[in-house]
Amino acid sequence: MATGGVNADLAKERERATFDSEQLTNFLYRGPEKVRRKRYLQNLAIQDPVFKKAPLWAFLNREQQYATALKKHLHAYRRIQELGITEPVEKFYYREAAAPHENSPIGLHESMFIPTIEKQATEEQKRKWLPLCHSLKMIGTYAQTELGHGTFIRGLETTATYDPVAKEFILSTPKLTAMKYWPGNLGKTTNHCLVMAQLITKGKNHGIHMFMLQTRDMETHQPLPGIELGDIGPKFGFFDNDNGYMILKDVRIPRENMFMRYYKVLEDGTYVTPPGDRLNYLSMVLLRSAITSMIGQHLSQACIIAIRYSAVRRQTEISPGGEEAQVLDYQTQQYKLFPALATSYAMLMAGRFMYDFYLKTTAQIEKGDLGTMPQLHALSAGLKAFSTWECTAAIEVCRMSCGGHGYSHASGIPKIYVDATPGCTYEGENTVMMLQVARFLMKMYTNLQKGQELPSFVQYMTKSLDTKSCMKEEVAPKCLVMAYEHRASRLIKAAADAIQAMVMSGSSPQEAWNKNTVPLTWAALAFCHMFVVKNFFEMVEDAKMDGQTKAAFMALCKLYAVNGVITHLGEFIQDGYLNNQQVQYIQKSLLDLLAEIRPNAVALVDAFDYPDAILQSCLGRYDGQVYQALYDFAKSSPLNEKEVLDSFFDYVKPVQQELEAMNQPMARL
Ligand SMILES: CCCCCCCC/C=C\CCCCCCCC(=O)SCCNC(=O)CCNC(=O)[C@H](O)C(C)(C)COP(=O)(O)OP(=O)(O)OC[C@H]1O[C@@H](n2cnc3c(N)ncnc32)[C@H](O)[C@@H]1OP(=O)(O)O
Ligand SMILES: Cc1cc2nc3c(=O)[nH]c(=O)nc-3n(C[C@H](O)[C@H](O)[C@H](O)COP(=O)(O)OP(=O)(O)OC[C@H]3O[C@@H](n4cnc5c(N)ncnc54)[C@H](O)[C@@H]3O)c2cc1C
Repeated sequence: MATGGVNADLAKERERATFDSEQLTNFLYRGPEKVRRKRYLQNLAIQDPVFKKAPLWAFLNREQQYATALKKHLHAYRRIQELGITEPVEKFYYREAAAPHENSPIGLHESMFIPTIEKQATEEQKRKWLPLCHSLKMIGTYAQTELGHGTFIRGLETTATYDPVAKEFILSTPKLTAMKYWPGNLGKTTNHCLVMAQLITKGKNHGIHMFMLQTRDMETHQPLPGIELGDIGPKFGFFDNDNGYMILKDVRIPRENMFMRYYKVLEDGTYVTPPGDRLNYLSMVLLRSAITSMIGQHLSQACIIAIRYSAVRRQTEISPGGEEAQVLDYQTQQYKLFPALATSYAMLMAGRFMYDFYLKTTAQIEKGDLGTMPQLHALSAGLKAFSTWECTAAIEVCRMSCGGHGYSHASGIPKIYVDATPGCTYEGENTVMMLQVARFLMKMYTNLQKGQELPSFVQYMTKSLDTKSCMKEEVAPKCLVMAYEHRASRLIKAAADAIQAMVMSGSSPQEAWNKNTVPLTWAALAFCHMFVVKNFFEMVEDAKMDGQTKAAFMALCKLYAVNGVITHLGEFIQDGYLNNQQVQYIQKSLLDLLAEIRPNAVALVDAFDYPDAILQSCLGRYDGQVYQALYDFAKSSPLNEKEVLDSFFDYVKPVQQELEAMNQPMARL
């Protein structure tokens, strides 16, 4: 254990902050009462001997990692019920502290399987399945992706053919590429799954629908007849999860196992059409809506680690013979870390908006009003893609900003990165999601041309593009937001014009679309970026906090906006919207903001309020005793258990002896 109190540099950082980090913590977690409750729940988990005694994941092999993850998450599941914790966010706090570095092997059971039953099953199905789910008799997952298709859902090859005589569906994966491949926890943990399959009845294919399939015996846990199951092997991250494969050979399930709240097959095989399209895509929309917050949290952890460490780390004397500087004092280090920090706050705010919007919209959908589904789809797909791209890139910047120690698992950042980056792929590959956003935007642009009213968040498209920026030396939030709106509108128009021009000269709409997907993704990205910037400003302006805290928060918000302009400068100046002088104002503002944020950097990461037990990072410790912690980590490496390893005698010695014999003068003759 590291000793010696709080590192002097870190203590000084906390003293010199211009605001009280607790104020920002209260804002982030929606009030002091909720912060107290969060800390209480986290402490309960941290003090629990089952979680405390568990070995550090980095020193375990994959089977041990899986077993540890299972043990911790099942204990947490039981404790959550015993403690009567019912609020999803409170469950999340408890689980996060209980198993901070173990991905849950029952995660999809809780985040997709149960919510899908709740939203897509009939009352009778819910009565039958939900109690079994809550007692973990049924443990399920979401089996959609196949070996041959993940993105193109309509192209999935698993079939569910209705047999009206037996009143059963026959589930089948008729060829190699049809096998389910990737679903989380399908390989070993679960005994049920929700299968997405092409529904065929009366000889007609009605497209993708959902079916409940039992995969394993509920007592022996053996796979059921006709079902071959397994783990897909080690991956880039998520080591402790058994993403699985599944082959189905004419497996029969009762008619009642089709999810029939919206879509129905009657006993005689008649297909009853649903009230709205794409309703069975809603489980994906739920997770997409939650990912922006989740990825913002991943990045916030990486920022805590990198910024605390940069305050403690000293390297290179600035003037000859002088003291070595804290690396956080280098402007270049600030330029790496402060935009990353601003990004994490921006995404937490975007995630807050997104999840609230999801709750509001799905409440309307539940009442049968499907009018806002296209907006929900576009925003959830866009923010999911934009936030995962931005945050994973920033996590990697945080890692490299820690120099060599960032490469060690002792830092905690590599693990954060490998668990965060599949967010760019799962729940809809990011480019594909951006193209869905583009599809929505092109539709809005066409509506605009027809003089129709647009939803509020795209109304800026109605403004003239024939304007110049209002940016002055004092870079004002209003002018920054307008610059983002202008860039998005211009890129949307450019993509739409290019498509229209091709269609006018004889191309089919599909061909014109396919020849413009790159500019379409530029437009979609600019739209999402604008949305995040605008939302960030609005949330900071509305935040109830004291003036100093708000000023510190606003500096971050401005930095996020200013840095985005500089990173994508070409798109902001291409049509002369910003002139040379204005660009210089923005560049100067960037440097001023780095200096303004510098004294508050540590307080801004303290505000995220992650206890050391969750971070599990030698570099990100609250007390800054990083060197002792790194030494302790090295000492605990299993490779150090024996002073001399067996492999020395097995491999080094024999080769040394052979080489020695070969190099004897006699041997060379
Ligand atoms: C606070 C924190 C809490 C955290 C809690 C979390 C717990 C964590 C636990 C663990 C973490 C790890 C978990 C990992 C989990 C991973 C799980 C999976 O990966 S499950 C597989 C996902 N697979 C995809 O997402 C496929 C992507 N593909 C698609 O979605 C579709 O194929 C798509 C959208 C690309 C195309 O769909 P088309 O072919 O049916 O549609 P088109 O022809 O393009 O469009 C037709 C119309 O449908 C609309 N549309 C498409 N999707 C829609 C939707 N979802 N909603 C509404 N409309 C939609 C479109 O906008 C379009 O509308 P118009 O015709 O233009 O009006
Ligand atoms: C950790 C992890 C967990 C997962 N968990 C689950 C799960 O629980 N359940 C489940 O069902 N699935 C799961 N998946 C699968 C995941 O949802 C898919 O991998 C994802 O949807 C992407 O599909 P794909 O693999 O077919 O990619 P592909 O579509 O093959 O992507 C390959 C490339 O092709 C491009 N591309 C594809 N189509 C288009 C297009 N129309 N236009 C332009 N470019 C295109 C993509 O942009 C990408 O660059 C998981 C995956 C991972 C990595």
